[in-house]
Amino acid sequence: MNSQIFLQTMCNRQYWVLVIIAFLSVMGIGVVDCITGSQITFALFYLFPVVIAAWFSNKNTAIAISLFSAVTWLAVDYFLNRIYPNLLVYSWNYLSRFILLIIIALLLRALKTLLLEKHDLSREDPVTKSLNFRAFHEIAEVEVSRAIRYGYALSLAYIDVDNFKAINDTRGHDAGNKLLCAVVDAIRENLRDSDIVARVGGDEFILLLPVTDQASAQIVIAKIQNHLMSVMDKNDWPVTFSFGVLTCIENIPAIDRIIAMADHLMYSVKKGSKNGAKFMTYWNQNETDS
Ligand SMILES: Nc1nc2c(ncn2[C@@H]2O[C@H](COP(=O)(O)OP(=O)(O)OP(=O)(O)O)[C@@H](O)[C@H]2O)c(=O)[nH]1
Repeated sequence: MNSQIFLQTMCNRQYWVLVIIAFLSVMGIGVVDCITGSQITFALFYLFPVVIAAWFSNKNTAIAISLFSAVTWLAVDYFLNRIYPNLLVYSWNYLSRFILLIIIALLLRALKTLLLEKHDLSREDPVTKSLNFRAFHEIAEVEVSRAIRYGYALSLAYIDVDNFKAINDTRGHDAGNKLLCAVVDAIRENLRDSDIVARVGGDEFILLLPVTDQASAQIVIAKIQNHLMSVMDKNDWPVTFSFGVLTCIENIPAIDRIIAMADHLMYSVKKGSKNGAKFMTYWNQNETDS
């Protein structure tokens, strides 16, 4: 887990700790500013809690911290005998500082939103809105480590749409895209929340089924096959599906090898009569067909 994800996770879990730290920081900066006297200013340091609040909490908290910082800043002025001639000057000083902090906080939040959107887009298949291969790979690596650590079985299915090209050729690219989206929807309807689906090629998909042995994988895949075929029939799409399903129990290999083996299984279905599923269990360095 990199430091950014760690900090984000910590902040999600401990929102109130973060808010308290931000408020205490503002007070701390105010106290230090008072102690060091009017010649040395710590005013710029108010940016620190504002930036932390803006980045790691929400907009309202960032506004509250900015407001509190501006008040503290003004109180320090007063304490250090930086007396302003009238209320108008006080108001101007207060408002200009508050607005400056708010602008920085809001700009940071906007930057964060943009970065998150960009990050999400880089992990998403633009056509079906499912995960792309890169995102799948990242998550699957973690699931493989978890399966190894806790001794869980894990299944991975490689799916290819049979005769998909004919849909593009006869009904157009948009119809082909609609079919791909329907495939993802149909698969998702039969998965648990912990399962993952990704589009990894033109008409190719991968499913990862954590904590799933071969018997359970066969049940899930049968459900998906039935559902997919009923959706295809309903839309009069003359395609079928080839599945290669690998279950790993012990000595689970790296995710790339699991994917390659499932792809190989799928390919052997393709080379046969298509429209079917081939299952294999990878166990203790032996591979058992079924
Ligand atoms: N509509 C659409 N088509 C795509 C997209 N990406 C790739 N394709 C098309 O998907 C097709 C996939 O080719 P194949 O897998 O060889 O076609 P197929 O007819 O399914 O062949 P088999 O798998 O052997 O049954 C190609 O025609 C690509 O142009 C996409 O994003 N949208």
